[in-house]
Amino acid sequence: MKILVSDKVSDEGVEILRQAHEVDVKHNLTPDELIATIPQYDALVVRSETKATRAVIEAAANLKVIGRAGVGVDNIDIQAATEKGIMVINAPDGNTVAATEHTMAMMLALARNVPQAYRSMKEGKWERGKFMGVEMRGKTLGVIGLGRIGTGVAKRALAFEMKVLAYDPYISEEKAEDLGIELAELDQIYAQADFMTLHLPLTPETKHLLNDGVFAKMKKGVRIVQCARGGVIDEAALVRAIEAGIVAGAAVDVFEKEPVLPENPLLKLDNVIVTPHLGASTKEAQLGVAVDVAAGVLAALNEEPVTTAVNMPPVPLRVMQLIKPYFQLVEKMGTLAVYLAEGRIQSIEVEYKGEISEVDSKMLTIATLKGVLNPILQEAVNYINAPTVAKSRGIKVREMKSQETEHFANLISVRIRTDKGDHRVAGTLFGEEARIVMIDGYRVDVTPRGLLLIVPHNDHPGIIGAVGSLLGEKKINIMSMQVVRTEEAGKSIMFLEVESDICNDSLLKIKALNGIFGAKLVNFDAK
Ligand SMILES: NC(=O)c1ccc[n+]([C@@H]2O[C@H](COP(=O)([O-])OP(=O)(O)OC[C@H]3O[C@@H](n4cnc5c(N)ncnc54)[C@H](O)[C@@H]3O)[C@@H](O)[C@H]2O)c1
Ligand SMILES: O=C(O)CC[C@@H](O)C(=O)O
Repeated sequence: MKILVSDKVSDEGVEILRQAHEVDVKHNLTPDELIATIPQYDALVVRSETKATRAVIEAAANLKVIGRAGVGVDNIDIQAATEKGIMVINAPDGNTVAATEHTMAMMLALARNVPQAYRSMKEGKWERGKFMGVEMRGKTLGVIGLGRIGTGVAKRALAFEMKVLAYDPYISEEKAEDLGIELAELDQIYAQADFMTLHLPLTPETKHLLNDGVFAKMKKGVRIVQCARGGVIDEAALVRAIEAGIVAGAAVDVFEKEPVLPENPLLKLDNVIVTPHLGASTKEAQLGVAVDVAAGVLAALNEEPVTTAVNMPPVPLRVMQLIKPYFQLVEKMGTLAVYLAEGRIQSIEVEYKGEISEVDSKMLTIATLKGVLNPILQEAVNYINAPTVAKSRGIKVREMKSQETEHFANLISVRIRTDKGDHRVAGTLFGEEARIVMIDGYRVDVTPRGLLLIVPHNDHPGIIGAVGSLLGEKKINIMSMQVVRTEEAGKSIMFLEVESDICNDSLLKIKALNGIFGAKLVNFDAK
């Protein structure tokens, strides 16, 4: 497969990708060049410079994954990617320390006028009186967004003997208590903070969070550090708040428009110190995010679930480790169920019994949908678009759980209901190996791989032989066979694992044999 790396990503990450696939590194493509080149690629790896817009994504005929070497994914149109079934992954952990330390560097530099004093000395001056600073000790720091970086900054601020107030609507009181800080409402932070630092993503909700109205509520003389995302602060309003003397200074690493144009008014203010989006720019961070994103892209291209996918339900690593061995099983059960079904699909129920019922199984249900929908649709259905595709076709999806099981420690069953009836397939793992153990109420032991021929028939001598002979004539090898008696008197069903494909003509001949009610060939490996 072909991968395009369109921003500067550490060589180590590129090398990991190269060991498995063909990789082109092309920096500084214009939007039109990117649109023209993207159709040939299966994966795109970016940092923050490349804009993966809807136009780029719509032109990307073969793209399966976009990897972001870093945290923020605001340069990628996630909605467009999701609609197209393209997985978007990021590398959220690798640059946390770098961004945290940069925030501290900016806060200290802001408090002590380090950049201004540096510039003055480089100009040959000795202006000791001009650069009087303030201490951080004893001051109140408002942290807005208490995720990875916000937490890192809060911990370090405590070491500087600051009082830390944090606002994050998605964080528990316990977490704040464990850190030794206080959760507060935004207005309390605006009223009390001497320093304020932002560590939240840019979303429609957070755009221009700091605006004219909010600056008006702030404690006079506040100093603001912005190492999160351009756009969370209304830059024009920040300029006005500085000019009005509300904000004593700002340290800004990220901007509404990057690269920053020389005429940006923030650059003209002496009490605004700036860096060109350097938060993640350490050797360690760039190595970390490049290696992480490369691993994620390779997993995505192998159709394996990825913990850092941002357009799939978030699955913690611990849960992922528990459910990972079941992905193949549920997908193949979904495929078998849809082969068995006739008529319009109305609903799909996935039931988890035993220990597996205790973990978050959303992703397994999505994998089941993928298995059901892929054999029947032209479009490729994957972990990203499976729920949307099911919804758009009016298929209801239900998950059920129970801790009790009879014969197996874990049992997952998939029931597919159509307007012509319903079918149920159940499976489990024998060690790490997926096994289907029940089909429509009949106990079987089927390894879901390759081709499975299912033939319901009259329980009379000679029928199994007739099927065997017909397959033999067509040089189709039978690898294993199971015959199960159905509840209906005198009826049985045979399951044959066959080595090669059976053409329609031969299937019709099997169906036409005396005493046979049907013949279905399930291809577990299709698509
Ligand atoms: N300057 C840089 O180079 C650089 C480097 C890394 C990360 N970043 C940016 O820093 C920010 C934080 O990164 P992170 O890794 O800590 O992310 P994170 O996801 O760990 O934390 C973000 C936090 O923001 C909180 N949040 C979301 N909406 C909020 C709202 N409306 N109000 C308050 N809190 C809200 C979330 O609950 C979460 O705890 C991101 O915007 C990221 O893109 C910048
Ligand atoms: O790629 C970069 O240097 C910026 C990364 C940073 O802003 C992020 O969101 O991870």
